[in-house]
Amino acid sequence: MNKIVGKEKKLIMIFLVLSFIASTIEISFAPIIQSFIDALTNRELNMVGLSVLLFFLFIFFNFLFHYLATIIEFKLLKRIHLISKNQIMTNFLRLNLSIFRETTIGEKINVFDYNLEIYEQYYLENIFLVIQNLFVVSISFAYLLYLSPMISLVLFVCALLSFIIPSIASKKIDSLTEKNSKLKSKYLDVLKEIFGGFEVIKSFKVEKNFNAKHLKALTNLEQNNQQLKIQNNQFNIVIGSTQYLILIVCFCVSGYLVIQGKLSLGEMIAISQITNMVIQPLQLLGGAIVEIAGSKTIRNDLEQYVGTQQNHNKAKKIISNEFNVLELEDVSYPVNGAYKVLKNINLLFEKGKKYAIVGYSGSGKTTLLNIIAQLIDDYTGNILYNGQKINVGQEINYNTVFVHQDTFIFNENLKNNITLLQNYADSVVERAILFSELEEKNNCMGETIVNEKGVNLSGGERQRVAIARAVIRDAPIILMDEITSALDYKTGRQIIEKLLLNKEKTMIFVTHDLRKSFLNTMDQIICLKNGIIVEQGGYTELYQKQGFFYRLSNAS
Ligand SMILES: Nc1ncnc2c1ncn2[C@@H]1O[C@H](COP(=O)(O)OP(=O)(O)OP(=O)(O)O)[C@@H](O)[C@H]1O
Repeated sequence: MNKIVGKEKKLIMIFLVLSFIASTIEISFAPIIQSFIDALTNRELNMVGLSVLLFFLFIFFNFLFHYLATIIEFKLLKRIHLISKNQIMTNFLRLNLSIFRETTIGEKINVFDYNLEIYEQYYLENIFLVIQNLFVVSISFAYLLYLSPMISLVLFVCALLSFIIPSIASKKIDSLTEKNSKLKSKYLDVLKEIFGGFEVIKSFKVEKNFNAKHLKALTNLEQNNQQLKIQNNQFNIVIGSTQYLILIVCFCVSGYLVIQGKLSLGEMIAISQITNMVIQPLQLLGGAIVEIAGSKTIRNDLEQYVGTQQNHNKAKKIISNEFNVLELEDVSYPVNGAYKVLKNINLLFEKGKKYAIVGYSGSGKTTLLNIIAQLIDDYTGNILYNGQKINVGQEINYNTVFVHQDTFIFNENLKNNITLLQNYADSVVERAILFSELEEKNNCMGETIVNEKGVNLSGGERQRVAIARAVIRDAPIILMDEITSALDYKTGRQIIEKLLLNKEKTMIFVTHDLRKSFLNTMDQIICLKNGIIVEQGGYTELYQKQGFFYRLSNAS
């Protein structure tokens, strides 16, 4: 975040200059009052007139420079807000699947919502406030030192109080804001769960249970929120009370000096005016320091999203679409320490060939596709594309398309759901629509946004959208995870037949469809059991072997 703020040097400089001028003008009110009262006391009418003119000039310039400083402050806040959110989203989109899945959706949304809000409100806005008020306090002190060194010393000692209290308070505020962020993430997760699982909740008539879950999450959040507000308020009241102490002490000392004849009445009023000018900023500074220090954990957390992850996840370059062979050498996927979802996988995928990966549920088929698609890269072993080693974390990708088991539909029209907001010629989109047998649906939906206003797609239609997404893209390797599970037999068969007509593309199907008519068209069947390749070969060869594949086929 600091880097983002640092890039705005020009605006920050303008803000500093404007703030300095605005503060100097603010302080000038005291000497004008002093000259006005002294002129009245000495009956110098010319000076009285000049002081009145200075009052009006003060009002005008005070307004002008504070206004300009505020405009620049808002401009800076807007830019930092835009750049940081954009940077965080860029970094999220660069994450691989494993890291992305380490946090919940609620936690991720909360980074943009509560955490950035705290960063801006507790940190950035307070930094501006500190800058402006430090100017006012320092200039006031300098002027006070000129008027009365003794009072400025008294004021300085008292002012230290305003800095001691925040340092005690900030730890408590920090832990409360951090807890608030966690509770807000949990609350967002519950909201996401309820809205995402609405159909399930309604079908099983468990509205009351989820209402209770929502209320519990909300109550926890609100309780902590209230505690945070009370704590903040308490510290502000304490800081406010110390300001009265400062005022009283300064009044007593300056009154004593007037009695002693060491100060004129005009000087005493100017001093009390300056003291007032110091007290208010000191109070604001105290509150600001509590909030700045109280947002430390959240700021460190944000830094992770803006900075560190960015370095780990640089934008990847896609290497040439010229494809001959993809090799997996001794690939394993360890999760939870010793447990491996995939164990020592050695495979060779050649240009234009068709492969089927089969096995019982949970045997690691989808994980294998995820690794081939480079969606997860925390595996061990090697992947070689045309003989070139694709190291984990390397900044290159090869081109694949992946038709997932579950199809996510975006809030866009049908065509945009296929193109995924990329530019394609109309004819290319039409071809993909025809291929996936969606023309009728497309004709009746037109520009309608798919997911809104209750216009939903059936499971089979979603699956066909996913197929259209794959065929529209020019990738040499197509990965397909159970692509016909939601389609009727005839449609599924037609689509598979059309896919297999393409002799250029390498296709890898994960499938539970063990029918001979389909598997016989595959160049190779790969059998996975508990993350291990137990058999591989052509249909007839494997069937006649009467091993794992034979038992799997006959069990289905
Ligand atoms: N990151 C992970 N952490 C822990 N377990 C994981 C992780 N990824 C996958 N698994 C587990 O690995 C196993 C294999 O999952 P995978 O989705 O690859 O199976 P599958 O063969 O595709 O199953 P299905 O046919 O039911 O879709 C599952 O038990 C899954 O819970």
